[in-house]
Amino acid sequence: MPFLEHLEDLKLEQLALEHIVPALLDQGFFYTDNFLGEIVGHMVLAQVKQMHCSGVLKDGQLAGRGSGVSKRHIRGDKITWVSGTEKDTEAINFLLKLIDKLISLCVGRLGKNVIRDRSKAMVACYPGNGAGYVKHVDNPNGDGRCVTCIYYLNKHWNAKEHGGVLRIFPEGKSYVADIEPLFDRLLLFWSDRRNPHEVQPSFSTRYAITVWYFDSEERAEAKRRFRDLTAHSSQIGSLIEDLYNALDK
Ligand SMILES: Cn1c(O)c(C(=O)NCC(=O)O)c(=O)c2ccccc21
Ligand SMILES: [Mn+2]
Repeated sequence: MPFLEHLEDLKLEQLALEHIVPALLDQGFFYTDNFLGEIVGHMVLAQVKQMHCSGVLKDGQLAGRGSGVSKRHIRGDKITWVSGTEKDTEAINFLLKLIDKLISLCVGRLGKNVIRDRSKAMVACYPGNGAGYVKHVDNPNGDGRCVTCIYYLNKHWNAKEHGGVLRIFPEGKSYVADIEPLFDRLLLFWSDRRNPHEVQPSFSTRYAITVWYFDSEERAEAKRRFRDLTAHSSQIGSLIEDLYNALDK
């Protein structure tokens, strides 16, 4: 293996074992800066901007503003999902592969969690009109998501002026964690109720790429529950149909 690649792998292993694992086990979240470096970071940013300009990002949630009848709806986040194999997403794919490698170096050391696969990547943009994302838990009910991983892409971000801070409220802790969505910053945190979080109102365009890593056991269980639910609801559907038919007689 070429020397530089070997060096990269050593750095990644060090980041995983000496920083990410201890921080996740102790605080429940961890972020690092300069993850890809200026050049590759810019390539990812360029591809995300390209997606934004070409209208690929679809309106996410409606961010209601004000109350009562004059409920003026400001457009909230815009998102799209990429697997990284689409046209003009090579740099995003490189990022995803690197994060996959980083997570695979942590596996076996994250307690009982066995992580084998992940979601597609969610590319998100807050338009900078004051929209944010209300306080929530990513995975409150055991849908299988174990670790949330967010890569931020915002150059010269100044929270005082632009807002857009991610505030995590670590469960059972007396402090909150305010994380600025800075360019080339990678953040990881447990997706479950340990980490309620909010995106504060953003006053400049705010880009991020998120992937969720699944705990294979919890994911399999969640799929089983979903299959039962859909089977059950189809039974209810046919029962209602029988009732209607009986009433029609
Ligand atoms: C756009 N956006 C999000 O930004 C966050 C989120 O927690 N973001 C944290 C952040 O960007 O710092 C989400 O968790 C989320 C979940 C479903 C759909 C869209 C979503
Ligand atoms: Mn979230």
